[in-house]
Amino acid sequence: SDLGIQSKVCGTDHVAYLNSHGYELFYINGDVVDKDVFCKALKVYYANNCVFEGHPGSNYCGLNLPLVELPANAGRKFLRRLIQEESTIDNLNNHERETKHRKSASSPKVIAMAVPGILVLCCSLLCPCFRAKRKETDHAVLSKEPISTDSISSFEVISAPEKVPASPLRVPPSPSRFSISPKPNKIESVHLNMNQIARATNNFSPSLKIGEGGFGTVYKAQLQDGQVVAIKRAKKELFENLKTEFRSEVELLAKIDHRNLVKLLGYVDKGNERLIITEFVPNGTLREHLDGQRGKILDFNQRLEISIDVAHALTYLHLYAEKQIIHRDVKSSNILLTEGFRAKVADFGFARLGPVDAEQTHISTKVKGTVGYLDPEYMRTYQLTPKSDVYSFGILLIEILTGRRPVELRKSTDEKVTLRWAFKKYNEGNVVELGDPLMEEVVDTEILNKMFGLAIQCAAPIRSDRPDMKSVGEQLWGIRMDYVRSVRRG
Ligand SMILES: Nc1ncnc2c1ncn2[C@@H]1O[C@H](COP(=O)(O)OP(=O)(O)OP(=O)(O)O)[C@@H](O)[C@H]1O
Repeated sequence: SDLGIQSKVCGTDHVAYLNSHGYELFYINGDVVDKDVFCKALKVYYANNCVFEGHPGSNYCGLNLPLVELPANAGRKFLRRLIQEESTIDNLNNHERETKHRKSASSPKVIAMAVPGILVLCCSLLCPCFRAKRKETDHAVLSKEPISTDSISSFEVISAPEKVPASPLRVPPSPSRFSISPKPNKIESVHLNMNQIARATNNFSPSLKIGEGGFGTVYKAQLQDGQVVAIKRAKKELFENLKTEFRSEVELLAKIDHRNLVKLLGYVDKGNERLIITEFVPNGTLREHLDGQRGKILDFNQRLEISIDVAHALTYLHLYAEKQIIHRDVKSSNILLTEGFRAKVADFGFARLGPVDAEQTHISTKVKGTVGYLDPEYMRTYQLTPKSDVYSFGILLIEILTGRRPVELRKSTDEKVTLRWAFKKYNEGNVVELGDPLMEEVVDTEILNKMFGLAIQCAAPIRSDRPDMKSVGEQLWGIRMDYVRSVRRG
């Protein structure tokens, strides 16, 4: 990976440097600063015997700094330091207390101030550590050996075809959207074994490969009854010691049935194989659509509906699933779209399945996809609550509205951290400037204000300031009503 981070506490200051793909970011106490400011500060620290280490390729500020090769797990080490060093924690706590105080004085500015850049930065770098999923650049080794029949495992594949009409302004979802039990008459059980899986995937043919994630490789496959599914094949080393956990986790997930969650249809946990079979969602990821890689750019109504879908999916996981599930990895590349532009949230519940040994997780260039989504409070305290998903949802909502990634390394300092940039503009009353330039329609400023206001509230640095997912869904629903009215008014 060429993603590197250095950080150090000098006196009461916390300084950090990020280098990714040749782009540099400089942070002091959570704020993105210019290189000049950063260098001046480094010189002062240096004079006070606090030496910030450089790494090969960087020549910080003309200082003769000791060079250290950035370890692959630099981000994790950084986190550990961040958490272990009392002074840092105190610093951050003070910052947060101050923020809270300012917030209670009802200045919205606090939120931008209170999302210390360093935390946003951490989010980007540390998410993989917490997701406990392994991100690697090297591909899973596909078995070339024929799959032997003694590894046959019988498991259930349940199919529940989507029967949702795709109308641009669809009818409000009924409360049954949140119903716990799947409708039995829609479910069809199929038993498959490894041989059938091998046939369906053409023995894991590279031509059927549709993606590669931290968990393993994803294949598109057609079962004998014609049903098209996605099959995730875990990287072997990933699950070696986690058989029991895998099984119980998957069984829990298999019970979940919600139109906005990618349905888990079956799994194989046999011998060396860990396979997860889910419904295939045909229309790519939300990120691909925002990037314009999937043809027509999403219009505002579609974006609004996608946001509502995701809010409903998370509400279901948080409130209505048999056991509460915190997704932990809400991001635009985990939102899959149907042909009718309905959103389905993928990869829920699996974060816990990753390696337990913290050292195993390392930062890779793929971390880009997760930049900025991680709840700063979770990162600091290790206390995971559904509000961590709310934070990520806030970041996602800003992404949906602006089209920008949570961190845009190519932008100028002011615009690198999308949340900060959005908050600043929001605060100045310039929401119109925030809208995705690819989206041509003109959206009522009031509607945009409400959307951004909600997103920023979700991404509040302190979790008690964030609404819960159910309330978020309701608010979005209200905004949608306003939007429909504004469209009718013309
Ligand atoms: N159920 C599915 N239907 C259609 N495509 C899918 C499905 N699941 C995954 N994909 C495709 O495979 C790609 C890789 O998926 P995967 O969930 O393994 O990784 P990821 O989301 O990119 O990374 P991460 O490991 O962070 O979750 C996705 O980006 C998507 O394009």
